[in-house]
Amino acid sequence: TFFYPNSQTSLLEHILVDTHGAHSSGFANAITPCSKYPNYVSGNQSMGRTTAAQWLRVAFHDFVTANVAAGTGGIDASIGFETLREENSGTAFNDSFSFFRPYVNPVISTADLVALSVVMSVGNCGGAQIPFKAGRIDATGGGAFGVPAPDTDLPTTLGYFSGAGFNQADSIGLTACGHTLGSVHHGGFPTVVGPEAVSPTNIAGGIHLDSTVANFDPLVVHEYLNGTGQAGGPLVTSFNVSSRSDLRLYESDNNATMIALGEQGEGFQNTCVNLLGRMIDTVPKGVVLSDIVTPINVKPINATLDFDNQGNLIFSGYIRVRHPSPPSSQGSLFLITSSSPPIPLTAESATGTSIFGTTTFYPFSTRINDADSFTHFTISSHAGLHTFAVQASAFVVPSLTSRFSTTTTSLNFTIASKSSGGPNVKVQAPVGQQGTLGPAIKTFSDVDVSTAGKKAGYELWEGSVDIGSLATGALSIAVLDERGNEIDVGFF
Ligand code: HEM
Repeated sequence: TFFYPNSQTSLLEHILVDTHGAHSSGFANAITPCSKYPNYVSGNQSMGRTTAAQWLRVAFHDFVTANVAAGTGGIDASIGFETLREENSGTAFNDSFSFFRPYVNPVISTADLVALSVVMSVGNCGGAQIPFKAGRIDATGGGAFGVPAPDTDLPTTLGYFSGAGFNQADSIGLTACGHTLGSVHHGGFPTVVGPEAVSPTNIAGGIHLDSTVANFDPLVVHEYLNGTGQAGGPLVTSFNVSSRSDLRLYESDNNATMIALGEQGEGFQNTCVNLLGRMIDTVPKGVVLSDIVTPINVKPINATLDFDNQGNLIFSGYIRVRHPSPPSSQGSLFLITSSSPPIPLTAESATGTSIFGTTTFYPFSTRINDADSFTHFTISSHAGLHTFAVQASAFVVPSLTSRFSTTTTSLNFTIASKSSGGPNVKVQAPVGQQGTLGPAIKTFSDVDVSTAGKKAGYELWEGSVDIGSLATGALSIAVLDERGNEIDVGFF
């Protein structure tokens, strides 16, 4: 399968952009509507919890134990190993990781999903778009302690933030940005919220942090300053004075930062983009983040070589076209390869929708007569020509590759290769691990292959890998060149 610009960016862009309608990834279902709390291990909608808010809090707890001077911690999914700690009270961590789990694969780390979930809960719930970069690496164990709790004193709280690179004003701003979504719950925080908050439709006893619990907006700041609505929420108003951590933090500079945030009006959104962006991009030393993952306008999806029943080489997939606003007509699209005259493509009637606009999907399938001259293909649309390079010297054959699970998961695969000698095959799989719901990635290098005949000028090679446990998400299989670079990769 050919990915543009690469498999990691392409698959994460899919989660970010294909949120609703045709070909959606399903990731945004958990936060649609933004007040939603889907059926999790920890209950359902009547719990009084909200997933969008949980995602934001999970990322904060993962981040705030960073020591930026030492280059340790930050967004690395270590929070998954730390859920039994007093400072990580609540169901948010395991709820979120069990939802993220099937999306994790060899190119999508749990830590990238922790970051992306912030971008999506903010961007899809009324906030502005936080730039998302990929490439976070998952920790293999728990990290440092140091998450502020409602009864943590002010110097200690500011010390935790400062270790993570946030000064006093940043810390106040980040907390106000976080506390515009969600609630404080009696279940988990009985010393902040009393039992009177519990009801049949609010089983966990959540009291909202502002009057628009599912809206990422500046209201928390205004309600705090004016004493209206939720008046800043339970961490300001708690019956228990020692639990008023937001009040202590907001007052620590005589409310100067909160007043300034209030005066920003809708500018609050940009402040939060900056602060939350810094939060999710705080990563351990050595982690290199990608360029910003932006919505792609003309995107090949599942662009794959395969053989048909007659042994012909077939190139198929979809072209996704994004329209920032709904298009008046679908427009015509042509696929151009060296094997045939331009082929007109017809859009599927079902479209996708997201905060980035409308997406239209054009399926294609065409025979490639001469693999050696198949070095690129071009999509012609009203917006011009888009050319995509391909590498057809070797590929994973989808129709001859499949996974199956009994007590363990196996992948039976076939590789087609133009070069003599067996291909260099690497299989990777996400598997469960002790101590966290975040999967680990298991790698099998130099996998054994044996010859399996010829098709359309390619040598076929087959093999099988038993990963030794159940895969939690997609496996990847890559064909590598002599230098270890990927020629082709498939996900199964
Ligand atoms: C002094 C710093 C902070 C303290 C002491 C604190 C404490 C808390 C507590 C006790 C809760 C209730 C959790 C529950 O009942 O499930 C909560 C909720 C929340 N916090 Fe914070 N927090 C702080 C800063 C932040 C920051 C910086 C963010 C994000 C940038 C954030 C995001 C959230 C969110 C979104 C919720 C709602 C969670 C939900 O509804 O499930 N918090 N916080």
